[in-house]
Amino acid sequence: MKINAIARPGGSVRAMATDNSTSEPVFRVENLTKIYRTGDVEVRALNGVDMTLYRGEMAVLLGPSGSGKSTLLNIIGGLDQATGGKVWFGDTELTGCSQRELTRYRRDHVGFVFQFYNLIPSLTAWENVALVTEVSRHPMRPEEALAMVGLDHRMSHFPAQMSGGEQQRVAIARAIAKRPDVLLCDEPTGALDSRTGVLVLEALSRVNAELGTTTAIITHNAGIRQIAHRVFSFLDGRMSDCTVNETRVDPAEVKW
Ligand SMILES: Nc1ncnc2c1ncn2[C@@H]1O[C@H](COP(=O)(O)OP(=O)(O)OP(=O)(O)O)[C@@H](O)[C@H]1O
Repeated sequence: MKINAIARPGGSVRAMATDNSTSEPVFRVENLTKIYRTGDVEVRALNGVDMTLYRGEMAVLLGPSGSGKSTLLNIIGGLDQATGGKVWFGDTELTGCSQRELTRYRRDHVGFVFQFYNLIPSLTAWENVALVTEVSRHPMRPEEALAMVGLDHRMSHFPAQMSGGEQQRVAIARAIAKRPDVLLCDEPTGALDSRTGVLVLEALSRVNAELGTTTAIITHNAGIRQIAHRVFSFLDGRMSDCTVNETRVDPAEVKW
């Protein structure tokens, strides 16, 4: 798969600076199941999911509340363990890894972005990012990561001095500063209005296009589907549909 154009509604199409989506699998998920047990109560969160994510692609995951999207992201991100089935990251079978191996996998390969930014209030934007770069193997400089998300002019600001969208972009800078292979985003615009959320989507698109970071975004905003290479829909713990966007919409045009 190689999709090189990004379309604006109304027909104009502009080429993205770089589009690194490839046909090389980065994640392979086979018959994945997850059952949560609380006392006598069993919840089947994933009920036999098969999917492949390709290196460099941007995927959007849609589906009603409780359909299993976060559970899937947590398992491929090494935060949670499957009940059954297999997940490979490249040649590594994550479902066969120990907790210690999963910790190393997360540290070296995965960036996470959540709905709430989890920044440290007493540290500046630069310092929040530097916390990660100090313990990473091949990090970018904090100012480089902040520039990628358009915040080079806010490096000395504290979280309380920034808008929600700016704080989320600091969280993205923190996630990408270690140059992860994959960026897993669970409702990254969930707490933001569309004007602010668009800036967050632009930052994610730029990281995907320029660094080639495989990016998966869970969202409830169906409009966001248009920025993806592929859209996965979930229902009742299964992947119910997968569509390819032949043309992609510029994040600036997305509204909700
Ligand atoms: N730690 C847990 N313990 C028990 N049940 C859980 C746990 N985490 C998730 N579940 C249940 O698993 C099912 C799938 O949850 P999941 O969070 O993956 O769905 P989701 O599609 O991401 O939903 P949302 O869009 O609301 O975040 C739900 O029924 C949920 O209540």
